[in-house]
Amino acid sequence: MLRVAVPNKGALSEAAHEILAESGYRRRRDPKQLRLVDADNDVELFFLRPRDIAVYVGSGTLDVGITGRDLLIDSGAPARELLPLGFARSTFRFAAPVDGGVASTDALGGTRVAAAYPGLVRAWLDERGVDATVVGLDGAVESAVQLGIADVIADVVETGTTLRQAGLQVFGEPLLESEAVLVVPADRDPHPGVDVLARRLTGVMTARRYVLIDYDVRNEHVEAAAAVTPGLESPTVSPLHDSGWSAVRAMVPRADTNAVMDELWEVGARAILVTEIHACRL
Ligand SMILES: Nc1ncnc2c1ncn2[C@@H]1O[C@H](COP(=O)(O)OP(=O)(O)OP(=O)(O)O)[C@@H](O)[C@H]1O
Ligand SMILES: O=P(O)(O)OC[C@H]1O[C@H](OP(=O)(O)OP(=O)(O)O)[C@H](O)[C@@H]1O
Ligand SMILES: [Mg+2]
Repeated sequence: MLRVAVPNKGALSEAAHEILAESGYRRRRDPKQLRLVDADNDVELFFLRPRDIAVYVGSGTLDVGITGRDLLIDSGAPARELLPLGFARSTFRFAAPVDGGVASTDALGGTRVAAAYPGLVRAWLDERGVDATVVGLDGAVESAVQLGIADVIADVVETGTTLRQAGLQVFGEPLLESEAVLVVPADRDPHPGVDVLARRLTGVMTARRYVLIDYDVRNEHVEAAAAVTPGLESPTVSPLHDSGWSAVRAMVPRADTNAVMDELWEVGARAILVTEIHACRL
């Protein structure tokens, strides 16, 4: 049975539960549940703190887990990233007070850097030979400068709202671009069941990225329309009962949906329908 670590709370948790449910795995019934056996899928889910997941997987106690790339690096655990999962995207950045704070990574020497990811920040500083002190905190790091225990912070930034409210601004390049990732032990072959899990998750991510488009078009315009919707291999073209017309079906990137519909209309397509794809294997 594949033993899977899943975030029990925090920013990763809801989206992780959602993608697993869409991948056909059982949902836990209440948020306090710590373990769930899904015998039909031959998996056992363990609901753990996201910060601890790379530690469990790295030790080999659990076979695979969902965590953040930033948390994986911060842990220093012998686990590796197998598959990026496309949610909980954030950057990890330095920031300092808007008025008169540190404004460049060249000026970090001798400063105190507050962070809830001290391992990640220490490694970044050491790689560059920067002699700064890392002040490890649990969260709400944005308050550390105003409260006088640090000169700069290094933290997760998504919209930047929290930084702005604290009177801070980012400086330098991001230390990291993070997102949720599937992790496996670094020092051994993954459990054979990991392949199926990764394939299912990839299927859901693809299904989310594409829609299915159907339309009717006169036979003489099929080539022009097919060029607008080439699909993955090639669009499906079927005859309609009226022999002058064809029906066409293809996958289209979700982000392009309306532009594609506009172009199809221009080349004479009609009855253009867009539907969701719930799952796929490509
Ligand atoms: N606002 C955010 N937007 C996107 N990702 C985020 C955000 N906040 C945290 N993350 C990501 O979530 C993961 C941290 O998970 P964690 O559960 O610790 O989040 P959290 O919501 O900060 O939890 P808590 O603050 O309750 O400890 C990291 O990978 C981090 O990059
Ligand atoms: O750029 P933003 O969209 O504002 O998001 C980033 C903030 O979100 C998270 O905070 P969280 O609410 O988890 O609190 P914490 O700092 O105590 O973890 C993260 O630690 C940042 O503080
Ligand atoms: Mg947080």
